[in-house]
Amino acid sequence: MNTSGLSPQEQAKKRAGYKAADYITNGMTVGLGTGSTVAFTMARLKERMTEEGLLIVGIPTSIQTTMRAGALGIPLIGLEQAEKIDITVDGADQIDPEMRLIKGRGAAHVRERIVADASTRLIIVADPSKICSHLTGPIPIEIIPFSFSHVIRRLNEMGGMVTVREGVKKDGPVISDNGNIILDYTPVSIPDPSALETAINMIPGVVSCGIFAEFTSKTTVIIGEESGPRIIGLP
Ligand SMILES: O=C(CO)[C@H](O)[C@H](O)COP(=O)(O)O
Repeated sequence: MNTSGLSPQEQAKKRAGYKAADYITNGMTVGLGTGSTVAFTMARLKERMTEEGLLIVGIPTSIQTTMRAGALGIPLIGLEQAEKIDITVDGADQIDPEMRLIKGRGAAHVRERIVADASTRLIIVADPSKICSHLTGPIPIEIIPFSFSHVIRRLNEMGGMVTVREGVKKDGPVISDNGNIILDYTPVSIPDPSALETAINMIPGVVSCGIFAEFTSKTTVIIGEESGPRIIGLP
């Protein structure tokens, strides 16, 4: 891939994204996350398919990733066709020292959580700006449209600030790949990410929030440091 013209942050994403492709071996079923960092992993997988004859199938987590894989010629299968998913590679918006995550800037976290849950291993790729001492939010929350006033009321009762995500190139709310609305919720603080994840996901109408605290035991985080990719968690 041509690196000329990449900003320092894009170069960091590329270092992380490319390194993740080293973990993929012949015959694997690979969960393909969403976003600009995993796009570099997909580009590297395409290079390896061409150079080494690497044979893989991907399971996409969004329409964006489906289209990107199609353009690259990475073969895809549906989740229902996969006996297992060996590794999922995905991005994140915040990563705390225990590898708990906030995801969903791209509104893809519902499918990302399903695919991550179905995977034997999860590799998170990110530039150094995503590392934080503790999760702060905003936490993306996908909700069923019918429920929006109720969920907003419940979140307001929990404290903090909640907004309905609006489209940049579209009037009105962002509609997810699943036909739902996205809220962005910034709590006063997040002392216990697992407890908050459960509390938000329990509100009727919530499909899923963007806190991912349950995958740490199968997670590797790759940070694209300037000195080279830094590996945290599972080797
Ligand atoms: O959760 C996500 C999409 O819903 C992305 O993985 C996350 O926002 C990171 O994206 P990027 O790699 O572009 O920074």
